[in-house]
Amino acid sequence: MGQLYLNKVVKTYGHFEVIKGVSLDIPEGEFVVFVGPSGCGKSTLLRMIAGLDDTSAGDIVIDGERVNDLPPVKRGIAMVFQSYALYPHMSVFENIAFPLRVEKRPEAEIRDKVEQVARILKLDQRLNQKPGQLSGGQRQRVAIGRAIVREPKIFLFDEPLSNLDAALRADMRIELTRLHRDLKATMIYVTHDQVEAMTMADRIVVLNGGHIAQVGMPLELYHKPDNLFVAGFIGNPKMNFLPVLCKGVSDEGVTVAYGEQHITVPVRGEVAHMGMELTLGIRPEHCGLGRGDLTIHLSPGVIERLGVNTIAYATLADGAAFSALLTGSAPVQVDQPMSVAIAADHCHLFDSQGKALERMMDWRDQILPVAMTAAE
Ligand SMILES: Nc1ncnc2c1ncn2[C@@H]1O[C@H](COP(=O)(O)OP(=O)(O)OP(=O)(O)O)[C@@H](O)[C@H]1O
Repeated sequence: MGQLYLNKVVKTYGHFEVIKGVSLDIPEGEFVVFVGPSGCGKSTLLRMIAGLDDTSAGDIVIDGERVNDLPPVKRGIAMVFQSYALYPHMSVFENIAFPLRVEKRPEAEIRDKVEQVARILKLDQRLNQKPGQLSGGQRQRVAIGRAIVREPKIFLFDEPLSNLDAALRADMRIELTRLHRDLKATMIYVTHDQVEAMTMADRIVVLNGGHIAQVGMPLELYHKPDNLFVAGFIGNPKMNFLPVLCKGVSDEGVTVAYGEQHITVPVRGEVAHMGMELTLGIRPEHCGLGRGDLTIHLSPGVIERLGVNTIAYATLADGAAFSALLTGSAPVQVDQPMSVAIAADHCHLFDSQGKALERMMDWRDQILPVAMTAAE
């Protein structure tokens, strides 16, 4: 069990509404990640599910039971924090055993469970050590062990990897994904790190200002963002946005003008009309040095060379920021004019409200390589 349903959940602090009516259905066994910029309400929403913060309006339902008025210990959840929250004077064994001791479980059962969890988390050689003798990653594994041992219906993680260095974070991401696969438990994970969101989630919930901006599978959000906010938030470097003017709508898509150039983007144009101001979205990784349907001239002010690719950052003539991510060690130089080309298939269009015009191609088909003239 471990099904969670949020129905129009609201949180207010005085007159300040932090969570503005969030509804969400999380089936049993799903790994859901809440992402969003600082202050969007991710931690607040998680703490409301845990029962650490009360809920101002709406319903929190776990396995069919409304739990708004239940204290945290009665909700069948376990939470893992960024700070580990371990007892420094207790051994690893006793830290993991702690919830079972509180429940006064028999000694033999406690020993069995702690040893089983320690094996899963590769802590079996460390059971007699104190947290101070462990690395950050090992301490976080102890905190996760203490959550697992309770066999909760739902695991809640609040930025659990933020205190770890980049290499350890990458290892722990893989471990957590494996743990989820083994336990088949419902997990809700808060992070501001979109790499964690993209790599671990079955579904991502993007929050913006206390609202859900979009819910979807990681590649669904990448290929089919519903709005400018999600388009700009998912993807690194972030999507480029250029102001364009609608020149016509046809079966092939919506034709827009960027300066003297025209490009027909394969999106449905029901809401578009001649003369309408739109925003063209271009991912940096969809820029190439060859020929394409649209050419952007730029003079990069900064170039990052990462070996596997090269990122050029520029300010365009109209003042807009633009970045291009080129494969390999591209022959581009700071302050040297260059041109990048983009295929229409890869472009996105947004209306003046920031809503995406629906792309004609199913996002699942875009996971396969698309014939791309710009990269030829
Ligand atoms: N106890 C409180 N009293 C008043 N306002 C609060 C309180 N707790 C949080 N807030 C406000 O609620 C909003 C959401 O906070 P929350 O911590 O949920 O954001 P977050 O998305 O988790 O951000 P971060 O990534 O920085 O942790 C913020 O504007 C914050 O200032």
